[in-house]
Order: sequence, then C-alpha cells, then structure tokens
Amino acid sequence: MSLQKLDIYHVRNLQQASLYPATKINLIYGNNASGKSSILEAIYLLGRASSFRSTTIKNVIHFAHNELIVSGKVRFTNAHVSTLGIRIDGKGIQIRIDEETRYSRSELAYALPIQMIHPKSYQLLDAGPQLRREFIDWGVFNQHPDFLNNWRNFKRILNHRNALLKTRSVKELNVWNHELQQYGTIVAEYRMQYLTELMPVFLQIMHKFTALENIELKLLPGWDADFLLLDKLTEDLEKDLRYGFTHSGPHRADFQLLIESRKAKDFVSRGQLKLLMLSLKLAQVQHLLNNGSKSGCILIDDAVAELDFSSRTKLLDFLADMDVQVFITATEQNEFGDLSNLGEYKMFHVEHGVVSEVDQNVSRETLNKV
Ligand SMILES: Nc1ncnc2c1ncn2[C@@H]1O[C@H](COP(=O)(O)OP(=O)(O)OP(=O)(O)O)[C@@H](O)[C@H]1O
Repeated sequence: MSLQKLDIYHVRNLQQASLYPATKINLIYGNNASGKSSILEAIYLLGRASSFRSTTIKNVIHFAHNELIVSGKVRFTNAHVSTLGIRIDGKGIQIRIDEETRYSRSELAYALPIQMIHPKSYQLLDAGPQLRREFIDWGVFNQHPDFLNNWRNFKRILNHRNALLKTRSVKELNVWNHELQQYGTIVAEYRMQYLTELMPVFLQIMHKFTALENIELKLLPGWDADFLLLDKLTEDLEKDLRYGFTHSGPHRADFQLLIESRKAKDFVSRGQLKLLMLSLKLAQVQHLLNNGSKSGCILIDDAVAELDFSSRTKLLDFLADMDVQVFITATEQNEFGDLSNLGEYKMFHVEHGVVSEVDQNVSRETLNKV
C-alpha cells in the first residue's frame, strides 16, 4: 500500500502543501526549520490521529489558523483506493475514511500503519520500558486485529482494580483478579508469540548492518512467568494495597536485547545501538509484509544524519528493496547516502513551509557534482 496523494493544510509552518509521493522512496530535504518534520508529522497525523512530537495536539495547528486538515489517497496492493482525512480544531478531532465519519483512532491506524523512526527512537533499547512495550504492541496490533479488544479489556480491568486498591475494597478484588489474569495472560501470550516470530526477521536484517552474533530477544512478561498471574496478584496483595496500584501484569512488561547473554545497551557502541533499533523497526514492517498484512509507511525523520555514510547507503538500498513506501528527511541532498542504486525515487525540497518536487534529472546532476 502507498500514499498516492497527500494534502496538508495548516500543519505547523505548512500553510498548504500537496504532494504526489513515489510508491517507494521519498527524500525530503531543506534547511533547519523549513518544515520537513512537519510533512512527516502530517502523515503521522493521518495514520495515528496524534503527533509524534507534541502531546498537545493543538500545538500542531498553524499559529494563524484555528484548524488543520490532512487528507490522503491510499492505494492498496489490490488496487483499491481509500481516502483518509483528519481535521483537528480547538474542539477535537474528526476522522473520515472514504467519506464517512469514524470515531475510533484505531480505524485510521489499521488503514495506514505508520512506522516512525526519529532521533527519540534511538532510546528504544536504553530508555524505560514504555517505548519497548509500545514497540511490541504496534507489531501485535497490526498483525492481530483481535489483540486490541483484549488489551483494552485488560486496561479497563486494571484501572478498576487499581481504584479498588486505593479504596481498600479487598472483598471485591477477587473477581477482578480472575478477570485480570484472563486478559493479562492473553496479552502476554500475544506479545511472546510476536517476539518469537519477529526474531528471525530481525536477525536477517540486523546482519546486513552489523556483524554482531548470538543475539536474543527476551520478553519479560511483567511477572514471573513460572507462576500464574493470579497467584502473583494474591502474593502481591499487601504491597498493592500499600502503594495503591497493581505491581504485576503485562502493564509492567519489557523486553531485552541480549548479545552473548548480556544486555546490548550496556556495552555496544552508540552507532551499533542505533543500527539495532533500526533493524528492529524495519523487521516489524518486513514481518507484516511477509504475512501479507498492510505494510503502511515508514517515516524516518533526521535519523539517517546520525549514521555513517556507508550505513546510510546500506539503509537506503535495503529500503529500496523492501516493498514499502518510505519518507526520509535530511538537511542536505548528499546526506541521504549514495542514491545511485536506488531506482525510482522522488525528492522534495522544503523552504519556509513551501514544498516543491525536485526534478530528478536536475537533482542527479547536482549530486554527481558533489
Ligand atoms: N503551530 C505552528 N505554527 C506555525 N509554525 C510553527 C508551529 N509550530 C512550529 N512551527 C515552526 O515551523 C517550522 C518548521 O518546523 P519543522 O520542525 O517542521 O522544521 P524542520 O525542517 O524539520 O527543521 P529541523 O531540520 O530543524 O528539524 C519551525 O520554524 C517551527 O518553529
């Protein structure tokens, strides 16, 4: 699947922009503060109904306006074309899919899965577990549509149990413990199965970028998996009551990337850590492709600039071979790496919020002179 057309109104400093992206590689360059990330933010809004850099969505609307609109035509592999649209104003978010109003963000997320890679993604392996849980859940969510309901049920029951802990309603806890065990175990099983399936795909991709060996992805499900979650909840009761929240369960899950049984984040170089993160994220998309699921778009913001030239070129060549649409930003054309093996791609230049497609012949001539 790919975005065939993208219309952006009032996103950050982009007053109005229309793009006809390439089905595969799209390179976006421009000076700092020109509006490159805002283009990726617009695509991200279309797929997630949220921003990857502002928790307050209103901040994304152009200062001089009260609303933003992003719409896009998505072409699926079966040639079906869908129209997606999102409108955000001071009152809320409106989602339209094929001319109909929809009320759930997850419908957009299924229609246009977005894999986002930006400088903060480099923290995937060395920051707290939240990013890693989101990483796994993005994969499971796109792979198994019934995961979302189980996850929502689990969260609802967890919130309820935590409320009971705060009011010390011990008698009622028993029923909720059983429910928490039921959905908690389902969520943990989905995640375990997902990581097991992802592992060979990840290794294959990772070996293209690094020479690291003896790698393992280890899920920590959020409690000692030798025991039933129910038993752990009973054992933790006193502690849970004291602190007013549930200590064990998939909401505390994490995963570790081990090399020779040691945590990668404790000894690999910064560059290797970045390549491991990239390989993990690309493996997620490749895994979806291998299973015939919707592949969506990969958005890479500023991230290639932190890689050496050879890694950037390997990355671009790998992306060009994948059957997926990619948008990458950089400040200069020559930052993307060697474009000679790339085949078809489009390049866009952004200047003071104005986006223009670069004539391929002109851009190739310029690059040959560099
Ligand atoms: N709500 C807004 N309305 C108008 N302009 C905004 C708004 N929010 C941010 N901006 C401005 O939009 C411009 C573009 O920002 P953006 O992050 O897209 O640039 P960029 O090209 O990715 O820059 P960099 O290379 O520095 O990351 C910046 O000057 C920023 O200050």
